[in-house]
Amino acid sequence: MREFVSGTQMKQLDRYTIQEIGIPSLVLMERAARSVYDTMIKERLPLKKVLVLCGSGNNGADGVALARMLHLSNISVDVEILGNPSHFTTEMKQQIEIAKKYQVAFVKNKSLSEYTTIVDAIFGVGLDREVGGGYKEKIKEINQADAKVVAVDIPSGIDSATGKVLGCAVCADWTVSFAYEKLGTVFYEGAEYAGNVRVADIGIVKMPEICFPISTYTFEEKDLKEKLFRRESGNKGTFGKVLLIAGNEMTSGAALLSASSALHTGVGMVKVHTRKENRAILPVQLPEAMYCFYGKKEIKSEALAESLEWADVVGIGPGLGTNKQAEALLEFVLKYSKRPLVIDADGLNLLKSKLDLLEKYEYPVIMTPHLGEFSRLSGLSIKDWKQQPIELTNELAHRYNVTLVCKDARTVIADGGQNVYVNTTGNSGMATAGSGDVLTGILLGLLAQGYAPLDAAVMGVCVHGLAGDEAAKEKGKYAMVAGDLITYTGDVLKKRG
Ligand SMILES: NC(=O)C1=CN([C@@H]2O[C@H](COP(=O)(O)OP(=O)(O)OC[C@H]3O[C@@H](n4cnc5c(N)ncnc54)[C@H](O)[C@@H]3O)[C@@H](O)[C@H]2O)[C@@H](O)CC1
Ligand SMILES: [K+]
Repeated sequence: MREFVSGTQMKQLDRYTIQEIGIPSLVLMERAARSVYDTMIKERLPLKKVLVLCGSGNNGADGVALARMLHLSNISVDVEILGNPSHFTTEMKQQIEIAKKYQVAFVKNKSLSEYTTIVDAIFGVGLDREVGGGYKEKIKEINQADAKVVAVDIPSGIDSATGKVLGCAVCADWTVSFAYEKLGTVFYEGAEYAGNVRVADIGIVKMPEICFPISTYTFEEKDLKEKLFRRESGNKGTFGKVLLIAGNEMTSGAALLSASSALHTGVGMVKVHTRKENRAILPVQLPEAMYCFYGKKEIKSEALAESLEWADVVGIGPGLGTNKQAEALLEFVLKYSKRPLVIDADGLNLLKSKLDLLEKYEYPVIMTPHLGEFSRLSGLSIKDWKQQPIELTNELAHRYNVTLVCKDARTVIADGGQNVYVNTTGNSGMATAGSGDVLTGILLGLLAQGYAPLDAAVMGVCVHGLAGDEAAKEKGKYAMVAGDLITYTGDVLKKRG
């Protein structure tokens, strides 16, 4: 698992390392600059003529130290300082003094066309407002230059907690981040601006639990290998029974995708409770599932109660619709189910009037809202979420005592506890109809096989994204459809299981 921090958290760790542990700031800076230098050499960046652009803070000071190292290695390098000298940090003044003694060249406003590599050391985690004026002009120039661009710690202009572009930002080929990758290059747009990200250990202490109320991780492929477990002696009973309440008269596809995806995740049995209109199609398309059909004016409560008793986990929502009948189904489940529950799509849209029942529900719940659904559930705007994705996801999860899978290009998963997860698998090809239905099926499949709700959620979202990545490799991001995610879910589990 990789851990991420915001700029504020990083500053706390810097401060702790310097003040409490006693490693001098300049020592950390020397290591930071060295790690950028090493990356430039290792990645064979074109070092015929390098320009290091520095701001007035310690990101700029890293830049000056780096320029000195390049200069001492006989690489032709110029330094341009953009910041106001009256704002220089102590370290920046020291670095300039040292560099001058080594005859490092300081330049002003030279054309960028003569440089083969440009180093962006303008702003690091100290960026705290929109970029404007001369900085903005210079960043635009960098982005238009032909040179390769290396960002020090984070591309200048990217908000280190949210990935938002503050006015404008440097578009880098490489970003060398110190100690931890910053959330700003995990979330979009920052993820696109950062290019390849390398994290360098510069000796900052790794004890965020001391400093932070929330720690943020990503669950990755190698974690999946460790977590996945399938007992050879198992049978279809032990691999779990899923009851899926999904699909209205015109939306059998959503039920099909979820049910099929649960089966492809290794679950023992799936029963679908759906509308009569789907009788002709669903059993033909998915004979492996069992079915219970209800008519227009009923929910078949007796059969439903039996199925709720039979199942190990229950899913409700995909393609369910939001009419009175769908509402009655959700109400019935919330009142009478005694199993872990996954609520998705229309289930979430109906939830607003059933929050009292949700609060009384005594079993684990996973909810999978996209940002629109999150907004309706929380009363907050999508813009609010984008400003504080980690905190707001965790707060809502805490408020309803559920595991929340908040779906976006970077899905955030939280259960109101100390650890929040940001998913880093997947791609834009997954923004296609039915992709969420597949995720619901995967989550149900994992839950039914006995994984704890938060584990099932982080594993499921990771698997879903990896399946998307395999689909993109084979079919391309334009052509891939939700059904492909099911096929590749099998491949992902086969390779990592
Ligand atoms: N000893 C340390 O504290 C270490 C710091 N390191 C580096 O230091 C960086 C953080 O340094 P700082 O905290 O000095 O911050 P930065 O160097 O990121 O930037 C802060 C400076 O930029 C100004 N500024 C912020 N937003 C602006 C805007 N939109 N327009 C114009 N000016 C703006 C601030 O007023 C301040 O002068 C890290 O990203 C990392 O690169 C590393 O060397 C590791 C050790
Ligand atoms: K930078």
